[in-house]
Amino acid sequence: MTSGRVNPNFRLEDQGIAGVENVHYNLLEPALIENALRLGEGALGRGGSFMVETGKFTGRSPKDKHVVMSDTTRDTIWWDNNAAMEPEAFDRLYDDMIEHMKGREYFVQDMYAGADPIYRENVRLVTELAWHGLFIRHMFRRPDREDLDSFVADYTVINCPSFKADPERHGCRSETVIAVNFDRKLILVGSTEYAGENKKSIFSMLNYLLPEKGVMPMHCSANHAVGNPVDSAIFFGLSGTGKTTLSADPDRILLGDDEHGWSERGIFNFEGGCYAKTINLSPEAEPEIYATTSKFGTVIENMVYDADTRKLDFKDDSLTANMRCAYPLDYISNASATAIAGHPKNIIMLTCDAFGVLPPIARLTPAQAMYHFLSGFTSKMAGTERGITEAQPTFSTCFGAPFMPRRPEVYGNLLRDKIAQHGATCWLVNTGWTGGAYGVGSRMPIKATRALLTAALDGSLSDVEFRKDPNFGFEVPVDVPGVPDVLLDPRRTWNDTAGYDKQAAKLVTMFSDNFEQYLPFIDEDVKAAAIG
Ligand SMILES: Nc1ncnc2c1ncn2[C@@H]1O[C@H](COP(=O)(O)OP(=O)(O)O)[C@@H](O)[C@H]1O
Ligand SMILES: C=C(OP(=O)(O)O)C(=O)O
Ligand SMILES: [Mn+2]
Repeated sequence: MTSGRVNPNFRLEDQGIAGVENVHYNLLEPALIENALRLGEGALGRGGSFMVETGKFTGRSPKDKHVVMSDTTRDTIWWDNNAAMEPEAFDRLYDDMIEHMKGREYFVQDMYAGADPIYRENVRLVTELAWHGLFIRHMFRRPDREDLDSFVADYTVINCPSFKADPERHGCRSETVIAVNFDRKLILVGSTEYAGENKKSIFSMLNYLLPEKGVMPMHCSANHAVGNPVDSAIFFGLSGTGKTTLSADPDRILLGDDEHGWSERGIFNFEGGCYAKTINLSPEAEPEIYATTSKFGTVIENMVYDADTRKLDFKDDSLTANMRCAYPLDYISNASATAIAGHPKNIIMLTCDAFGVLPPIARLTPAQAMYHFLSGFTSKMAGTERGITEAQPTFSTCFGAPFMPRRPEVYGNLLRDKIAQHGATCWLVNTGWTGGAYGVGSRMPIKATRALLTAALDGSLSDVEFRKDPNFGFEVPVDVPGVPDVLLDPRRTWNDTAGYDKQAAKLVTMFSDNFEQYLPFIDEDVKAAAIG
């Protein structure tokens, strides 16, 4: 039996996926929720939100992600960072997954990935869970209903949590698998219910395809000035550094919270919704995001709630620290309808420094920006990846290594050229620790980070006095209205200044050791910006 709205010429059968018992095409939110309730996938929450638990997997499984190695990808994929899978193993995985799907029920959503019609890809997501369908409708961009009648997918994702991979037969690492095949234009996901794999697998696909079209794909959030889409800003950052939180700024228009492209036309969101962390989410610090947790259809993942009142407990991280909510962009009152804006005037690189060494904001020269982009220093935050239980310092190149199929310099060179061409001002912002390292100091107050960003984005920060940081050579403001002076100088925030100097020296060494791998590929000015 089929239900919903489908292009009659592009059913699953037309893609060679036959024998699935019940297929629901492009159901809208109410029907997806009805189905999810019927299948016992979760519970209704306040305001008609939908609350689910994802079981064992509450974050990404980057080690289980594979790319198929073929003549197309052999010389273009960065294999040190992407686990290879043989084409034959992928074919077996596909055949076994299709066999597994026979006689079952699946939900299909046909969506666009990319707000710019020139660069978007048509993606079909086939999911076993009705609530994954709901998530996908929030996260990607929805074609008009009548356009579904002619929709043909460029790429197809099949997400089947009940399918367990066999490492021997399928050439993967465990029962859990995320396998990307650029020749067959297929992505297969098995044995994880974490919804984020759906969106990040499409992101990885775009990160491979777009550089060939001259578009820089970026792990960043974005917003622009009210009434002035030409004055846009992007915020690079690995998971947990503040992309979602800081881009939702009451005084600016939100483009998106996670994935954007930068073409010759400007920037555009890949997605149509946001996926925010809800741990300690407060109506005071993040009113707009908080409000989405009681709106119709918002997907609430892995949160503890009162069975009677359905009140969410934002403090209870007993299921995971990576608890989340997913909602469409228009649930944020000042979101852009087009999700397109001009070339970024400001580029912010968010880092969550668990050592408490980096200042809350620093201005970077273009060469320093390249240096920090390739380095991607930050911390992996608790719960965001399997096995990460506390903040763990890491160098994640391009502020998103797990999603980068190509070599870092491919993205680095695109960014360098675009900065040179459009003259963006670059900033490094530490949203991590202040007053000591993780375990001693505290997380940077959001209020201070927001005040600094406001000053950077409205241009007023350009007028203040700057000092040169002795460890990293970038410029740090000395006095910013609304921010305690002491916070601007991390050395002064530590009780033990000798301890600070020692930790700073250690971090400088970590940076230069890590950067050695890039020295053969980079320009002289970036080499000069490199420390050591
Ligand atoms: N100074 C700060 N800046 C940004 N986020 C902060 C700060 N201090 C604490 N946080 C918290 O850190 C988390 C940032 O997560 P999020 O914005 O979802 O990151 P990302 O989107 O980059 O994965 C949120 O839970 C936020 O409340
Ligand atoms: C969805 C994710 O993105 P982020 O944490 O950057 O919001 C993720 O890393 O799983
Ligand atoms: Mn985010």
